[in-house]
Amino acid sequence: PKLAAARYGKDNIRLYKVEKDEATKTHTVYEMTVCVLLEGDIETSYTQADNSVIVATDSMKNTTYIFAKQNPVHPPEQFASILGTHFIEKYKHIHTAHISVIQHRWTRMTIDGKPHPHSFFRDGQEKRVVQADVIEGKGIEIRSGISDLLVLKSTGSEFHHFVRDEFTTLPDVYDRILSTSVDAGWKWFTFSGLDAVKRDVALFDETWTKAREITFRLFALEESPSVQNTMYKMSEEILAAQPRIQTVDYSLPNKHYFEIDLSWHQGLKNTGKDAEVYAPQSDPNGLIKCTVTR
Ligand SMILES: O=c1[nH]c(=O)c2nn[nH]c2[nH]1
Repeated sequence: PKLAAARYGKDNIRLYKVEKDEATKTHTVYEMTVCVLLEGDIETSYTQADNSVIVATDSMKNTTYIFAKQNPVHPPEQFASILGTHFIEKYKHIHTAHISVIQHRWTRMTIDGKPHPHSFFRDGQEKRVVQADVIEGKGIEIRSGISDLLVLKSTGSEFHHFVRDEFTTLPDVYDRILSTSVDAGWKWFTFSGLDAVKRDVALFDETWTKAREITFRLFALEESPSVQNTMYKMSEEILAAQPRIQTVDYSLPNKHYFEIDLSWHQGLKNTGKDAEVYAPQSDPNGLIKCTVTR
């Protein structure tokens, strides 16, 4: 037998960082979960119990905190690139660093109509996610994204004229609830290295904001004929908004809400156009995926 692939590191490195503006006494906080996975000339640690090639995962955790202290942690694309570049530069036998950053939301409170200098709340489980692969001799491949953004519309969604055969019971519907939890991502053209990422640092927040706005806007405004078509249109708009993006991907669960027929109770109308009370379904769910490229 031989080792076909190997990467190792520390997952679920949770870190928080506060930036204090001395002049305005305003704090900005960031909270994230980092995963570091390294690849390189590490085969003998698996095959020969040769630990001399192992950078301990504990050391990776230490390094992550030190670099968070010594560098900006926002945007996550830049922090992931800084961290990954360190690992392949510091250790000559390490050739690829896979860095994942999941940024959690701390939204500033507004108190008496004013943004509060140091108070925040978790407005949803939505995350901003980044995967940066720093590859020696190649550059930095970055996928930015949004995950766990739960949305629902109470109308403006249809689904009809699909395959109807001896396996089909689903009726055509012209007015349905649409709910999904958005996992969206956009892959950048490869950056030549850390300097290139730093040069373009402003693009990351700008593109995340645009991608999030496009997702909300099309979700709300489209008379959606299917999840498939709406997610494709979102992808097209994100590609059009940022020429530095190579591909866009969406993975959308269709979180179903079933009508409840109450007609057995005194003829109560609660289906079709009279439907108001529904049963939200935790499972099964549709799952619609796409990747769109130039
Ligand atoms: O938008 C939808 N796409 C589908 O493929 C599907 N299948 N059942 N319901 C569906 N809704």
